[in-house]
Amino acid sequence: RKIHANAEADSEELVNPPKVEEKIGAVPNGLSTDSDVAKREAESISKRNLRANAEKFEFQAEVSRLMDIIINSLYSNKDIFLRELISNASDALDKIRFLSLTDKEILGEGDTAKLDIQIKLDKEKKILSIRDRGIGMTKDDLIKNLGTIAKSGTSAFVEKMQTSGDLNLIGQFGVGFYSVYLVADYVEVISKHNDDKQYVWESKADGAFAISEDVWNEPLGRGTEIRLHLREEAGEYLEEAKLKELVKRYSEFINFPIYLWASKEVDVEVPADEDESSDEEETSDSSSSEEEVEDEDAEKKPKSKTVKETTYEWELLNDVKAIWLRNPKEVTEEEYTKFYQSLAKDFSEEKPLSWSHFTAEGDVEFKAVLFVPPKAPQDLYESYYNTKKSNLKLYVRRVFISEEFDELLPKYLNFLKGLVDSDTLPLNVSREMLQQHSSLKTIKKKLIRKALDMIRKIADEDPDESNDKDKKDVEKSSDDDEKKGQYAKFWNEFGKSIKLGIIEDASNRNRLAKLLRFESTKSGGKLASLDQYISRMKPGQKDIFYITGNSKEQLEKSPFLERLTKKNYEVIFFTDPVDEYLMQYLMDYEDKKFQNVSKEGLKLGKDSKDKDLKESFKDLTKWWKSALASENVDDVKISNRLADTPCVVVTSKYGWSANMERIMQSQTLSDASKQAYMRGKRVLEINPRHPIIKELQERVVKDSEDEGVKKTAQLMYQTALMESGFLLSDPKHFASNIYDSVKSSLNISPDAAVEEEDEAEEAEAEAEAEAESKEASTSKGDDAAADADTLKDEL
Ligand SMILES: Nc1ncnc2c1ncn2[C@@H]1O[C@H](COP(=O)(O)OP(=O)(O)OP(=O)(O)O)[C@@H](O)[C@H]1O
Repeated sequence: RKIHANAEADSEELVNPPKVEEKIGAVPNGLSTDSDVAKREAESISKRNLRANAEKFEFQAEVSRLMDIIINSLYSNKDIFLRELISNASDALDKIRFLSLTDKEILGEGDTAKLDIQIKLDKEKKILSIRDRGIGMTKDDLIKNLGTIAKSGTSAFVEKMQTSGDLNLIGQFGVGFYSVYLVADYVEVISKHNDDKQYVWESKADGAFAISEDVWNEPLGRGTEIRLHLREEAGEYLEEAKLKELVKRYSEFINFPIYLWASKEVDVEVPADEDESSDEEETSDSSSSEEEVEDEDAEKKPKSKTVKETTYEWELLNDVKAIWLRNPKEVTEEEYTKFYQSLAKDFSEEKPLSWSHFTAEGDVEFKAVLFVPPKAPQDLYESYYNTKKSNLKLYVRRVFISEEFDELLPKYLNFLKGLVDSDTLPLNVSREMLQQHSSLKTIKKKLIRKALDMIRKIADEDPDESNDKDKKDVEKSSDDDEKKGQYAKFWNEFGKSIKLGIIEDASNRNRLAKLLRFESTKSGGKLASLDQYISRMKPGQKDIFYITGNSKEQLEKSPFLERLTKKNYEVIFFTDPVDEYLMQYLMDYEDKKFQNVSKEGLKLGKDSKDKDLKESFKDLTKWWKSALASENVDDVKISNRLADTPCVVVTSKYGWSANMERIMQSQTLSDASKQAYMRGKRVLEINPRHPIIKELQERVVKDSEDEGVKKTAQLMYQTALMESGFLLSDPKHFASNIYDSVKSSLNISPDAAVEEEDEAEEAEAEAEAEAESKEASTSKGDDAAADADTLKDEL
């Protein structure tokens, strides 16, 4: 919101304009060498108020809170502001360089066309300034970018800071600029965009900022200069040595030259000062004859002397050779880690889990560096299908093009960070044209391969992962410890992405399936892979068995596992809702089919008794099927998966499992009519060795019309439904069946009725309550009368 100008008129600056000598004295710092700088700067401000004639604005509330947090922060690593400013400057330079690809004019001429970053110090006025010749900001940009439009990261960052977050991560939230208030109490942003005049943004982080057209500073040509009026305690940032060290540290991977306006002591010959010599002459009158001789000598010498003088010049602080152009063998682990940090703006302590630096040759040439971050961002899956952004930066012949290029990697690999620099793509076309370029398909294909190889490498190098028998006396290396447990870590953070990949990327399904991890009946609390599963399969076992459900603990008790576990078959536990979808796409692996053990079609080798059993229970199965006709039960069969449980309900192969039904029912927007359609047909499977089943069979043979048997059969079915993971559609009906059964076990007659309440007594109680409430309302209406009544009662 705009506040009207002049609300806080600044009289101070007019009453007390800065002294002209001061301005000139400040010239060596190089902020400006213009002779009329003093006049222009007279319009400058005092440190206490913003410019009087500026348009004033309030910060958006979240931004204001963020600034409060920063300005009051006790965070000790204040250096990070410089990293954020350099990074912003570099982004701005990238933008103008990109635009210049299709419009050469845009860069301008002379110094304006130089794409660099310049840092200057003014010790006297305690100003640190960082200037770039990037794209600059229009007045509108200044208003929007620096204060009024809160980015989504703002509140996320504020929230994080309140729960003891790390200020170091500020850049990740897209609010890095505000870190300037760690060291400054007043900041000016002077900016010139090609489409607008030069403007100054200024703020003291006190809830408001001001913008004015800049008619007093040196024209920037194009770009932005950030002037930090440093706080008293931030004096160290006026030391050249400190800045050199910081710039070196933070600009290692900045692809534009960074200069510091650095001082240098030089010896210069100057004419000997005449005043000085005449002084000497005056004093020489009273001096000894020896001195007189010396003086005579001096007169013979040329009238000049050598003095130390401080000069200033631009000193280049960084080496702009891009890391990805170097030979991977020459890049150290530490350099990769630092490169990852600057690329991902992730300055946490943790190292990336893995990286891959390679050159692709052939029809399409490119270099790339890919990283697996140590942690997934919190919102990785929140808007999975709506966000386009991939985290790969695209460069074409060293020129940064974009970081929002969705054609580079499929969505499921969006968690990777890195960059691609291609020599094959054309430079002078628009982003849209580039997006259509045929080489992109090849680049994408190669990137996916490399990315999956890199992920596999985490597993291959993790000592926890290897099957002991596969491990052929590999020497334990010193980084074994470092690599230990890394794949489990990867899986915890990004496992869902691999599953989404299996669903979405048919051409890499097998490669992705290799990366899949799960717990199983035999994994002993660790993660297992499909290859491990296959290596443990029983002779003659054809299928890979799995079960889906809510949690491993619940699944371990599932009746569907009874016989499988008894016979020592391994069953995979899939407990993530996405697993249900996953298994609709993952049909087989290494020629083995997947079999959900709660679905039809489970084969555990031939049992010679099967046929006989089927025959001997024919009466019961037939009878039961017709008794359940109204229950959407397709069939009643003899089970091969039960040991101790009398019966279970399995679903047809292609319909939803019980777990999927539950997931779908819990989705707010699910369509009930579709649910009915997708719900699998149910089959009741009975355990022919179970005494209840045997008894039921006998009773049915004796009297198929027996009401008691019918009821018991229904209760059995309902119980089996529940145990098999289904939600009961009519829990009331189930409960009343149970109570009937309880009655019979307690020898209570099935007709025994619930005792009625005494109606006369109830009527009396009601009348009493009514009278009481009337009394209460009269007492409210006439307090005095009520008081009198009470008094009477008491007397
Ligand atoms: N030197 C600059 N030149 C041009 N625009 C800038 C400059 N510095 C900041 N901006 C603009 O201000 C915006 C806000 O900057 P800020 O540092 O808070 O976030 P960001 O740069 O988007 O995110 P991050 O800090 O993660 O890079 C930027 O997006 C950019 O549009």
